[in-house]
Order: sequence, then structure tokens, then C-alpha cells
Amino acid sequence: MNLELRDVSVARGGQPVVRDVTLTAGEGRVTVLLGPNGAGKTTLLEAISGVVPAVKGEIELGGRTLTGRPRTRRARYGLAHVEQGRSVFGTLTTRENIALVGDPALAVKLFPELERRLDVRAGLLSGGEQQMLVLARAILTGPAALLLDEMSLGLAPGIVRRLLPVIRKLADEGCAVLLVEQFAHAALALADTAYVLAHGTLTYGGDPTPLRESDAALKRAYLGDDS
Ligand SMILES: Nc1ncnc2c1ncn2[C@@H]1O[C@H](COP(=O)(O)OP(=O)(O)OP(=O)(O)O)[C@@H](O)[C@H]1O
Repeated sequence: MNLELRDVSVARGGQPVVRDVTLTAGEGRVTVLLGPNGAGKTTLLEAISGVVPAVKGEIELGGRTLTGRPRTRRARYGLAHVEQGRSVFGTLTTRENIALVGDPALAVKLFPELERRLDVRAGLLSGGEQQMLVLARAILTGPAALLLDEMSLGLAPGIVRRLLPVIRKLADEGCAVLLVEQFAHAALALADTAYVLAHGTLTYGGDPTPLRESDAALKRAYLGDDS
């Protein structure tokens, strides 16, 4: 299913933060959303999953309207959102955290590293292990579209390299992945489509190749300068 946004605007504290964003995260594709701090990336993902309302525009998943629906309904339609901050149930074990949504053996298939940590309290896992746990849980819900918000925050690049192939495989199996990522180069290496958000508006959308090949093009998009 495609995730489609048309002319979406979002406000925070009464101030417009995202303006008239039109984008598609296609089925079976990794779509990356880049942009400087404070550009509105997190806010846009939150509007898609229903954490905050959109003040304007349409959001659809597989042709079904998400706009105006409660979060639970959006999840039933197949949308999953991994928010910033690696929220695990710290006092439950890794196994218990996974069992809330699915079979721990399937999570271990995705991330064999979790096997020897299954009976450890999730709060005691490393940041990288917690992120694997959070990602595995989201994948086990079988999402049609997955929003990922800065999974790599505070993680070593090696761990990020470990997570990205799992995301690629998920997309190859048909999921529409929309990835917000601060490691622009790592994200672009994976991307089928790239968007750049600067000051709340899109400054780039389409083939990631020019951004991959030219730091100057990437910088121009980040600055919102299309001269
Ligand atoms: N809960 C909130 N209340 C009021 N303003 C907010 C709130 N959350 C974010 N903002 C403001 O909205 C703007 C966009 O923030 P947002 O977190 O969406 O950007 P971002 O691109 O995800 O940045 P970062 O990479 O730093 O997370 C910023 O100016 C921020 O200060």
C-alpha cells in the first residue's frame, strides 16, 4: 500500500511548523525524509500517525483516509510508528516485550543478537539492543507502512549499519517505509526516494541520486536555497 500525503500542514503551539507537504512513501520502497534540526520532520511523522492533528490536507494509506482518525484506527489500517527515544518496557524482559505483539523466535530471526538477551530486563539492554527490540516489535505487527524516527539517535554508526539492512528487507517484502534519519549518507544509501524538509516546507523530492552524489546539492536542500 502507498502512504500518501497531500498538502499537509501541521501546527505546534499555534505556530505553523509543517506547510503544504505533498509526498508519497511507496509500497516496497524506502523513502527517506531528511532535513536540519527543527525542520518539522518529527512533527510530520506525528501527524501521519495521529499523535498531533494535521490542520490541513489529506493523509491516506492504501486509499483509506487516516486524517481525522484516532491512532488506534490508523494502526488497524496497517500503520506503525517507531517514535524517537526507544520506548521499551524496562521492567519486563526482552521476551515479554516481544510477546506483547508476537513470537520472540521471529524477533530472534530478525536480530540473532537478541537471543541471549531474551530473559534480561529490557531496561538493562544497550541502546543498540533496545533499538533492535523496538524495531523487531514494530515489524512483528506486520505493518503496511512503517514510520521510523531517528532510530540512530545516540547509537554508534556500526549499530546503525546493522539496523538498515533489516529495514531494506522489510521494504523489499512490500512495506512502505518512511525513514527520518540524521545520518544522511547512510539513509541515502538505502533510499529509493528522498525528500528534504527545511523550515517546514519540502525543498527536494524524488530520486536520491543527486543528493547522494553531491554534498553541495544536499546542503542547498538543507538550507532551503534552490538558487
Ligand atoms: N510539543 C511542542 N510544542 C511546541 N512546539 C514544538 C513541539 N514539538 C516541536 N515543536 C517545534 O516544532 C518545530 C519542529 O520540530 P520537530 O521536532 O518536528 O523538528 P525535527 O525536524 O524533527 O527536528 P529534530 O531533528 O531536532 O528532531 C520546532 O521549532 C520545535 O521547536
